[in-house]
Amino acid sequence: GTLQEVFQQLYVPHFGPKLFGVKVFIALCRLCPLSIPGDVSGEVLVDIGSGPTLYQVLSACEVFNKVLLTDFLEVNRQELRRWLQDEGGCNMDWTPYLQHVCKLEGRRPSAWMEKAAKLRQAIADILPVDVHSPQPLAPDALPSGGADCLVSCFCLESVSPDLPAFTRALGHIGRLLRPSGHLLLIGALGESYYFGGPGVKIPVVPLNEGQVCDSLKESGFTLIRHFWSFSLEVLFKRNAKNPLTNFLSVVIF
Ligand SMILES: C[S@@+](CC[C@H](N)C(=O)[O-])C[C@H]1O[C@@H](n2cnc3c(N)ncnc32)[C@H](O)[C@@H]1O
Repeated sequence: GTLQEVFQQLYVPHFGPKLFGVKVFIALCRLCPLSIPGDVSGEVLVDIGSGPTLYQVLSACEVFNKVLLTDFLEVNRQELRRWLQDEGGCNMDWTPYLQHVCKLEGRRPSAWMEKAAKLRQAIADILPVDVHSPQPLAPDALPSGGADCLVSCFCLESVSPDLPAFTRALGHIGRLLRPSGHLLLIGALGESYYFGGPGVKIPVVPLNEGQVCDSLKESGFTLIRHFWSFSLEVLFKRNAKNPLTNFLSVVIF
């Protein structure tokens, strides 16, 4: 089908059609004053606020040897553990996502099982995290130098009561990164709430582009590449033509 159809097929089971109205931002940043583009690679990648989802690390496991998943809620960590242990009982079926990501990476769709195995091998741990704490992870969770890369999707704005808290949270997660490490931050703009389940309204701090930029700067990050304010449909179409790495394009899913 069209890219749009593929996108809907894959995205709707995860977020529901409501997200199509939401503007998102994607910011690739580096923790240093220089903005020279460089490889997003290394040994350890940490996903901050994974929720119960895996879409955001399906390509990362091809680039990083160790992937750490994190969430504040035990119920979400439990769901991730169920997938990791591969003994059934998961609420989400990641097969279509794995197949789609294989296609994006130029593999045959049937390679999805190898990718699932690779990801299971790469996931080194599933840890509690609190972005409001100056030390979001347990002190011994990371190698002494810090992580090479952080990914965080739709987390900071949805757990921060206001802009100062969002900025502080960015600063806290920045401490988990090694100097010159990368942060791939994905989030919603202008969103004031979302539904976490039927009738469960979760407040979100509504952000604009300028505020995200200022918060990143204040927290020591330099923007390298970004998409601002695209609806997911437009973002998806643009991205299909954009020579960004698979790492970035896949993470959108
Ligand atoms: C909107 S969900 C995003 C989940 C996932 N990254 C995704 O893209 O679907 C926000 C996540 O933040 C987690 N969270 C809540 N409070 C948090 C905190 N203080 N620190 C870190 N994560 C938190 C929630 O449990 C939830 O899984």
